[in-house]
Amino acid sequence: MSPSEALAISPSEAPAISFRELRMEFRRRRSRPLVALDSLTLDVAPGQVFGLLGPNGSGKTTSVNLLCGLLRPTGGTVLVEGIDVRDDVTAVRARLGVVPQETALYNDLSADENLSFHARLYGVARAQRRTRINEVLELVGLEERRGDRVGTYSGGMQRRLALARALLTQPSVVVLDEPTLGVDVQSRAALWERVRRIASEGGTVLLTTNYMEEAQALADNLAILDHGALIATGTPDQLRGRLGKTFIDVRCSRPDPGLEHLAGVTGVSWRDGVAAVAADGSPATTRAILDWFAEHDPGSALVGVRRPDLNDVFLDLTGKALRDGGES
Ligand SMILES: Nc1ncnc2c1ncn2[C@@H]1O[C@H](COP(=O)(O)OP(=O)(O)OP(=O)(O)O)[C@@H](O)[C@H]1O
Repeated sequence: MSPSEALAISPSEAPAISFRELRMEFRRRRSRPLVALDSLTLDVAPGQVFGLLGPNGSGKTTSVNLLCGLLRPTGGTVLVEGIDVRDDVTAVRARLGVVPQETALYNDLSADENLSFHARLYGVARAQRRTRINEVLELVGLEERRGDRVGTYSGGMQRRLALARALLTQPSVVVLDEPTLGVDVQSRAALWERVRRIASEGGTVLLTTNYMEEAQALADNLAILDHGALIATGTPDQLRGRLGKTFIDVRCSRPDPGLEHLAGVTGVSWRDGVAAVAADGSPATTRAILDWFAEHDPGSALVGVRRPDLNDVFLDLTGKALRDGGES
């Protein structure tokens, strides 16, 4: 081992982000405080894309605001690369690049002007500014539109510019709050590609989303939140694997509990007239399930056989779908 290697602090020593027993209560008039986060504990390892997945109001943005020091927790601790946000918010912010839900760009300025302003504000050395701006514009594919007023950009282009702005200061941890909310399919694909690239080059990405496709496509590891509580963590495949290997969707009357006791069946959930039967994936089990429906519910019809997705996981854990699991 060379001396420099011996001295180097391995990035794996401290998690990129640690939430420890994090709690956030918001005071309300004439009612009890609202608990937006309840005892959230999780670690994000460096160099990975970590997804915080949950429905509207589950506490994702609150976590991001606590991470950036925009909110003070009611309890618990947030650490970024081992630094407690409460001890040194400036050092934490120097490590973070944040893309908030509201992009907060200056619409009357061009992309170039927005980035120059941000670079000056965040102390990017004058000699490096032009190079950094060129690099980040290239990274998000906006070089050709760099001189255009941002007000003329599509929603997806504005998100890409907000990402470019977050990357200007070369942060080691990039935080994206619902990066593709309301973004067209093309820009979404472009953003996904950039997120993957950040992680492949050693950066850490914390991404909040309520799109299970996004979490499935991007996240190396996931935390699923519901009503401010952590309800599951793992890789997307681990989480999907908890439900069995296949889902057999059958349009039918509500199945009676006997179905759950068939050999090879690991669970049955019901939604919108379709029973999703989780099973071990063997052809014999699939046949037995179809025979069961033929016998017990002759009017039933097979919709399809598929792998469980994260929506199924959420449904299994909470009894509701991600999409309608929100505050209302
Ligand atoms: N400043 C605040 N004052 C009072 N309540 C708040 C405040 N900020 C958030 N909340 C509440 O805290 C809960 C969590 O909100 P949060 O914005 O973190 O959820 P979210 O998962 O990010 O939702 P979305 O997907 O809609 O952005 C919600 O019930 C929200 O209404």
